Amino acid sequence: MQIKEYILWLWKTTKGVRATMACNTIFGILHVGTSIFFIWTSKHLIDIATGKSEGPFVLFVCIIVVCVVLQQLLSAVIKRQESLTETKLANRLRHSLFIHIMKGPLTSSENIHTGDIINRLEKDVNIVANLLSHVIPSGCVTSIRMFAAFIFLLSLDIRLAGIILLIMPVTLLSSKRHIHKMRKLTENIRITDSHIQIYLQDNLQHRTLISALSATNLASQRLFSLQNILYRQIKCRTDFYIFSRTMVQSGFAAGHTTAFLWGVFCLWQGTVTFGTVTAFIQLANQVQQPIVKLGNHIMAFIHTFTSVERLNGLATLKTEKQDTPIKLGNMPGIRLENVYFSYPNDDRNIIENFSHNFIPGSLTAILGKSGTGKSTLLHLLAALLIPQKGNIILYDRKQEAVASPQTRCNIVYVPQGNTLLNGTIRDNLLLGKPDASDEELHDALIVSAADFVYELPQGLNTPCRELGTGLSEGQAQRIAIARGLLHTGGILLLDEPTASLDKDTERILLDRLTESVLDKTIIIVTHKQSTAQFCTHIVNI
Ligand SMILES: Nc1ncnc2c1ncn2[C@@H]1O[C@H](COP(=O)(O)OP(=O)(O)OP(=O)(O)O)[C@@H](O)[C@H]1O
Repeated sequence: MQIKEYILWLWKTTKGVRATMACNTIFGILHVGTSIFFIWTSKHLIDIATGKSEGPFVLFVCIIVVCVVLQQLLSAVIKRQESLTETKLANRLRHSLFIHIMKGPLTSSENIHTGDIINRLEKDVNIVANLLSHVIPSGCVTSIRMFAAFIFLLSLDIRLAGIILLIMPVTLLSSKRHIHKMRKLTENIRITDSHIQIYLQDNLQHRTLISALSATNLASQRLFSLQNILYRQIKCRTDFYIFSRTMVQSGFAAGHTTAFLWGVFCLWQGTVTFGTVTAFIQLANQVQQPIVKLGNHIMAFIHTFTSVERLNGLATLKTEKQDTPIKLGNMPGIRLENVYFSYPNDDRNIIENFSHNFIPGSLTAILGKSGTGKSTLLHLLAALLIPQKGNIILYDRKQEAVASPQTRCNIVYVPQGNTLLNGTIRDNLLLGKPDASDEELHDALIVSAADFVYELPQGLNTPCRELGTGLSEGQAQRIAIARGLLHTGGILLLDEPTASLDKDTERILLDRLTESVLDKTIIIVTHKQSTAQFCTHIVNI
C-alpha cells in the first residue's frame, strides 16, 4: 500500500466522526492558547514583582488562575471526547468489516483463518481507532503548540529562538529508511500475533480432543515457541525504537541545556529580564514535550500502516451483489444443466458435466463416496458457490431464475454437523424465523424429532454453549433441522441429517419429514441406504 492510499483509507474511515475530530483539535488549540497566554501573563507578573515593569498585579494573578482552571477543564473535555470518538470509530469500523465479511461469498474469506479475522477486527481496529481519535488530532495540536511557542520565543529573543531550531532531530524518525524498517518489524509482529490467536482459538476449541490425544504438553510447547518468536520480534522493534528515540531525545537535551545556559548567561549580562528567562524556560518545555510526543506520534503512524493494510485485506474481500430477492412459488423445482465446478486454485473439476432436474415436491437422496462433491453440490444449489460452466435454474409454474444470492430466499440449508450458536435453544430456533410463536417452534421441533427439548429441565430455554456443548451431536443436528424448517423457502437442503442418529430416531425423523413437509422440495445428502430408502428419487455422484 502506498502512503497516498493509506491516507485516503484513513480519511474514508473518519466518515461520520470528522466533525468530532475537528472539535477535539479546536479544544486542543484552545488549550495551547491558554498555555501560551499563561506564560505571557507569568512573564509580566514576575517583571512587576521584581520591579522591572509596572501593571495591575491582582488582575494578572486572576488571569493566571483563570488560565489554570481553563486548562484543566479543556484537558478533561479533550480526554472525554477522544475516548468517545475512539469507541465510535472502532465500533463503526468493526461493524462495517463484520457485515462485509458476512456478505461475502463462501470462497472469499475462507483462506483467512477465523482467528486471524478476529485478531484483525480486535487489535488492528483498535490501533487504527487510536490513531484517528487520539494521535492525529493530538499531532496537529502538538505541531501548533511547537509553532506558537517558537513564534513567542522569537518575539522574546531571536537568538534563543535560533537555539531551539537546533533541537529538531525528530526529522530522523521520519526518514524513508527508518519508516521502512519500522513497517517491516511491525508487520512481522502483527502476523505472529495473529498466529498466536489462531493457535489459541484452535486449541481451546478442541481442548477435549487435545486432552484425549494426551497432547497438552505438545500444545503448550508450540504455544511457548510462538510466544518466543513474538518476544524476539518485539524486542528487536523495541531496541530499534529506543535507539532512535534516544538519539532524538539526546539531541533535544543538548539543545535544551544550551538554551538554558544561554538564557542564564544573558540574565547575568543583564540583556534580558528575569521574567523573560522564566518565560523562556517554560517555552522551551512547551517545545520539549511536543517533540517527544511528535516522535511517538510518528511511530504510531508507522505502526498503523500494517494495521491498515491488514484491515484493507478484509475490506477488499469480494462481496455478493445485494439485489432484490427473487421469491418463487411454494414448491419450486431446481434444474442443473451441464454444471462444472472447481475451487479456486484447484484444477480438479469437483462437479463435472452434472445435469439433473429436482422436480417440485420431490424428495431426493444424493449418494456418493466421501469427497465426491455432495456438499459442494448443495453449496451450488444454495448459490453459496457459483459454477464455472453450466446452469442452475430454480423454477415454478410461472417463472425461472438462475441460482444466485437473489434466489437464496427459496432455499433452506441445514449444513452437516453441529451448527448451533451460543444462546438458548429458543434463540437458535428464532434465527430461522424471528417472529415464530411457541406453537410454531413446537411444531418444527416435533417434525424434526427434536421433541426431547421439552423433557430438558429448562426446555426451550436450555442454553447451547459453545459449539452446542451440553447437547449430543444428534440432538444438536435435529434442533438445527427444526431451525431450518421454520425458515421460509420451498427447497430444503439437508446435509447428512441422519449421520449421528440411531436407526429408530432416523426413521421417526424421516417419517415425520415425509408426512409433514408437503410443501417443499427436499434434497438430502447421505451415506446411508436406510435414509435413501425414504426418498422418491436417488442421485449418485
Ligand atoms: N473450500 C474448499 N476449497 C478447496 N477444495 C475443497 C473445498 N471444500 C471441499 N473441497 C474439495 O472438494 C471435494 C469435495 O468435497 P465435498 O465436501 O463436497 O465432498 P463430500 O462428497 O460432501 O464429502 P463427505 O461425504 O466426506 O462429506 C473434496 O475433494 C475436497 O477436498
